[in-house]
Amino acid sequence: MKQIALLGSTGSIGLSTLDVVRSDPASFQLFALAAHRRVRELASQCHEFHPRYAVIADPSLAGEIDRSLFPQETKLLFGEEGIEQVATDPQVGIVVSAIVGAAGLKGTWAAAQSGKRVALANKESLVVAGALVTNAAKASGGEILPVDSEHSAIFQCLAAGNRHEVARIHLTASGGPFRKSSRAELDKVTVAAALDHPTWKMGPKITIDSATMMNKALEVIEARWLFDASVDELNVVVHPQSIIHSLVEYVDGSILAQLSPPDMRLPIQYALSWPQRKPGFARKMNWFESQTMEFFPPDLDRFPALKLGFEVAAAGGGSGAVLNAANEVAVERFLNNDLKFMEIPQVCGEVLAAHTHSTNPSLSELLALDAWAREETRRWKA
Ligand SMILES: NC(=O)C1=CN([C@@H]2O[C@H](COP(=O)(O)OP(=O)(O)OC[C@H]3O[C@@H](n4cnc5c(N)ncnc54)[C@H](OP(=O)(O)O)[C@@H]3O)[C@@H](O)[C@H]2O)C=CC1
Ligand SMILES: CC(=O)[C@@H](O)[C@H](O)COP(=O)(O)O
Ligand SMILES: [Mn+2]
Repeated sequence: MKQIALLGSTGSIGLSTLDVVRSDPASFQLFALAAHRRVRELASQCHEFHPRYAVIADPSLAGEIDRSLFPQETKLLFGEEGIEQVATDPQVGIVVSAIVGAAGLKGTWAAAQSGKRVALANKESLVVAGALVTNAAKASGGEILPVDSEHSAIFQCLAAGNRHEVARIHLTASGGPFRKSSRAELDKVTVAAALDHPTWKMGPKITIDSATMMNKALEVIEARWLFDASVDELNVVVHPQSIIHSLVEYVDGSILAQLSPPDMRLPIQYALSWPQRKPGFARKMNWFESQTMEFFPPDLDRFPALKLGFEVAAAGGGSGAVLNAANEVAVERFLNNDLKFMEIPQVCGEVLAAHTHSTNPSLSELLALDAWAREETRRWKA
């Protein structure tokens, strides 16, 4: 029986993870659930799964929680300390890192340092601190298994060959809701249109990232760290159907791909069960239906965010922390109608260009860069 700490249980990945656990109670048990502010949802999850701990990450709620909402056997913890406590508890085998944004880094970091299996959805952890997190996992005997659909696909395709025989890793991108929009149309994009992803139902931040293709930029950086890949090995191909989740091309020209209908329960289940495969309950391909799969090169002029991803993957240092922080604030400002859609990559590019490069930054230096980039982005055109 695997004991799981699920960080971000009330989000889109969190709910899909609960589905996976629900489907196989003989294999998985929830030791801890953690959310930010959605206390009623968290409490109702506790009544179903009876975890030992529930963490409310926003410490300001500690004084005002109605304890009776939660089952008696569940102990309440608060703040980052609570997240760190459950992520490092000796009884926990797997930490599902599914908090959104750089706020997820503390939990990933704690789990990686204490030798856990980290089922990683929170790509921002690697964008901000990829070198530190991957080295911490190596040093502690832990493992980082990708949940992100593209990286799960790559992980599965890499298992079929030798790493040194890989020529290129191709990450697929849906292209988002504005794949066919002109530059003039992109300037007028509304929040509602940007939140309408063509193939995936996800939380708001990653949905906006998909629309700007910043999501693919973050995923290029994530792949750089997860697979120890050079930037030259990484490529992005637009595949609007989101059936092929990524491809690995070997030196002989053979290309392996992982296919499945878009449903995050599959890569989550795989990260929890690996190296085994369990009977799946996510949606399956219907081979009796005609279907088309298309591929296009990405347009870096209309989606300049993607270019930033390749630049940051090549530059390393603190550039990932800066890009990520600028993007988080820019997305929040866009969602509040305080920035235009195309100003998201613009401000990210400007803040990135203004930062001072650092080699091998420590965690506290990365957090300082994160804070600096947030402030710069808040002040931009404010
Ligand atoms: N959704 C998807 O299909 C995919 C998501 N990912 C990645 O997974 C991560 C989660 O995405 P998604 O599930 O869509 O996001 P959601 O917005 O749906 O959920 C976010 C979760 O994080 C919690 N949270 C938010 N802020 C904080 C904070 N400051 N401290 C602690 N917890 C916090 C939320 O709690 P509360 O509800 O209380 O606010 C919620 O549980 C992201 O990094 C995303 O890039 C990767 C691939 C696919
Ligand atoms: C489900 C998942 O992994 C997302 O990261 C997804 O890939 C987003 O779609 P885009 O390809 O549009 O960024
Ligand atoms: Mn993805």
